[in-house]
Amino acid sequence: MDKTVKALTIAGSDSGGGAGIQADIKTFQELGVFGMSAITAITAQNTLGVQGVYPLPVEAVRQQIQSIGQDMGTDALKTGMLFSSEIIQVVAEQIEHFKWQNVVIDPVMIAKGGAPLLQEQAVAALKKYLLPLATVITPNIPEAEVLTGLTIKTPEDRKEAARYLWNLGAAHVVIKGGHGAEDAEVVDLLYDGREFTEYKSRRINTPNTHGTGCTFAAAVTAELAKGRGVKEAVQVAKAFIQAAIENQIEIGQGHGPTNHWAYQRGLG
Ligand SMILES: Nc1ncnc2c1ncn2[C@@H]1O[C@H](COP(=O)(O)OP(=O)(O)O)[C@@H](O)[C@H]1O
Ligand SMILES: Cc1ncc(COP(=O)(O)OP(=O)(O)O)c(N)n1
Repeated sequence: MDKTVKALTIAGSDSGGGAGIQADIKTFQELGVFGMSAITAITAQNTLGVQGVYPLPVEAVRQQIQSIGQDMGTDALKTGMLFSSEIIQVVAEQIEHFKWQNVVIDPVMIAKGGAPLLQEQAVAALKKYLLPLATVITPNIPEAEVLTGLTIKTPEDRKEAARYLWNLGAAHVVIKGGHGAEDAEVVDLLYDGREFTEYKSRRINTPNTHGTGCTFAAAVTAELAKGRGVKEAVQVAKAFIQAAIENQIEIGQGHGPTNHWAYQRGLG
């Protein structure tokens, strides 16, 4: 059994470096966790949007995951962009085959620029095959609305959505608040089937929020891999993403990436 803590990301590649497996691996590394990846799709992206989406063959996804499982294994894993029902089913099958725990499902559906990263018909597969395997699911508000069919406007709506997703089998649900209407603060809501926990931070007024959800979920994954409980993992992830957004790096002409090294260098 390796002594080095490991985490696996099963997600898409973002050529722009701010989201997807690039954001995940950077986050794992900054949190002292050895990062591994199984790529589901190649995307041509920059800060202005998504210029191309090229899903990999299902067999290529399966083989990448099996290569990890047949040698080093992993202490935690996250899923990001999965694109199709076929890829979702293979990913779920491999997670069950290797009996992996500490599974973070970031239900990536649409890029900030509006490009679809999950086929509409794949939402049902995500709910059926992956959600029941989730230690934590981390939808943003629009993603929670798609997964539940609910309209989420108020704090009570967020609680109802969290309960709905918990009842679908996720052990913990985080409804992220970045798309919320609050001006002064951003509230992420964690539900564990019994109680709600709010994680509040000052809302940073910036266009540079490309990959915030990926980065947040990757930080949760890294902390679970280290053996932290979900509440503590989410607390670290909240601080990590706050530092990453606050300490802006100016890259590109559109929605720039966050600063993945800010947290570790005490810039938070
Ligand atoms: N402008 C912001 N200021 C501070 N935190 C933010 C801001 N936007 C998003 N966040 C935080 O980033 C994380 C991702 O949230 P969100 O943007 O809602 O998800 P996604 O990136 O998947 O759309 C959450 O922890 C959220 O609180
Ligand atoms: C390959 C890939 N995966 C995920 C995303 C989503 O990133 P973004 O558009 O910034 O949205 P959040 O990660 O902030 O929800 C992507 N663009 N590309």
